[in-house]
Amino acid sequence: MESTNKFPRKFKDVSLEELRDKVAEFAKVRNWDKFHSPRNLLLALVGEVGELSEIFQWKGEVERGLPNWSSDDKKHLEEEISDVLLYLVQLADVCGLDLGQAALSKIVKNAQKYPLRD
Ligand SMILES: Nc1ccn([C@H]2C[C@H](O)[C@@H](COP(=O)(O)OP(=O)(O)OP(=O)(O)O)O2)c(=O)n1
Repeated sequence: MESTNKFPRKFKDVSLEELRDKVAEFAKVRNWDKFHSPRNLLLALVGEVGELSEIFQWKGEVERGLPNWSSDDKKHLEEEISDVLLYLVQLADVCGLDLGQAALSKIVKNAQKYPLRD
């Protein structure tokens, strides 16, 4: 599907399933499953959202596409936003949810709640 973002889509698709399987393997081989309860993953997720927020803190409004950001700042943003995604994917997994389908269903529900007006 075409992105509605004005920035050209140049990224390779990565499925939520692939991310889920990779992070599950990452935790399993380290014997970290015992730490990855829903509550712990939620707290880790919130912590990473805080780290993500820190990147924007005190910067004022930021232009879409981040044209004035250094490559180091963009790299940092990529890392923190990925941490958020990876904990979210793990949280959905240990809760037994199908995150992709749930998100698609929620988009449909959102569209019904907020119909287009002319
Ligand atoms: N018990 C853990 C610990 C880490 N990770 C993974 C998920 C995140 O992608 C990343 C988080 O690692 P850190 O806790 O080291 O956090 P940062 O990478 O943000 O490091 P720092 O807080 O030093 O910036 O590692 C995980 O799945 N389970």
